[in-house]
Amino acid sequence: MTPLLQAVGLTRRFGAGLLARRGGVTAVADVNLTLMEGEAVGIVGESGSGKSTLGRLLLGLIPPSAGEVRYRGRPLGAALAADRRGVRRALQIVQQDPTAALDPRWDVARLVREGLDIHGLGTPSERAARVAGLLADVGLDAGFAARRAHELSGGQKQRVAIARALALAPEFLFADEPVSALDVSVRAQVLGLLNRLRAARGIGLLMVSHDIAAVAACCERILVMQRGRIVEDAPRATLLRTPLHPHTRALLAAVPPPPVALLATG
Ligand SMILES: Nc1ncnc2c1ncn2[C@@H]1O[C@H](COP(=O)(O)OP(=O)(O)OP(=O)(O)O)[C@@H](O)[C@H]1O
Repeated sequence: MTPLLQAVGLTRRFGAGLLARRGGVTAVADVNLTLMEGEAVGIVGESGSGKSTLGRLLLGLIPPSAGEVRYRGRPLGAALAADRRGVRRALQIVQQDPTAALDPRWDVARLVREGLDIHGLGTPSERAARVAGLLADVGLDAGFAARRAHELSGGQKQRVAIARALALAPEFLFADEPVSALDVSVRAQVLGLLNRLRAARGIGLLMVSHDIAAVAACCERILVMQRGRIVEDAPRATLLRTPLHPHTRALLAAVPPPPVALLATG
């Protein structure tokens, strides 16, 4: 395995100008991190600890204030400048709220196909076949292709969002709280689906959640963030059995079942 993404002294501050004089906010503070090809890594931490900002930095959606992101060993900025489309295809995002992420006026086929259209991949009939295959992969039957996003349940919308992200055969998915906007009854199904599909395709995953159980179900390695820093980075079993940092212990203490029981879901 080779490193896919690396953070080197990665720092992001918000609130330059006026706010800066009052300190501003350092959302991500001097983070060093290596994500290997095909690795599934979870980030947990309380609200405002910098999880989403770290993911957005790794995808190049926002620039760092200091430090850098490397994609396959090369500065991400340089990789984007050389091949913006290729890198954008490789690094995809699944957002928390599928309703906001999907245009309600479009039908499902167009939503899933959009990336293929933008990137000019395949003939129209090849794109249609690819969309049909992706819908089957995410457990939606062919009849869904003609439905509009606003006619779908939250879980169905997130399945469409996953199909959309997979359409471009990415190398890496940043899933930002992918199930927290969904009904509790469908969360496990959508997480299982995301995990199965990404593992079968060898896609790297960085999944943010405030719910350690969700992260433990999908990720073999877990990072704990507090105030912009990674305070613990360990294999799932180690982190759940023998958490070292007090903040990790506090997060685990807030989980209803005994933390080690979470291993059974992984
Ligand atoms: N665009 C922005 N402008 C100003 N401050 C921001 C912006 N984005 C994030 N922040 C601040 O950066 C800090 C980290 O936010 P971030 O959303 O990364 O945390 P998080 O751990 O993902 O939180 P949550 O679980 O609530 O989404 C917070 O203090 C937040 O208010």
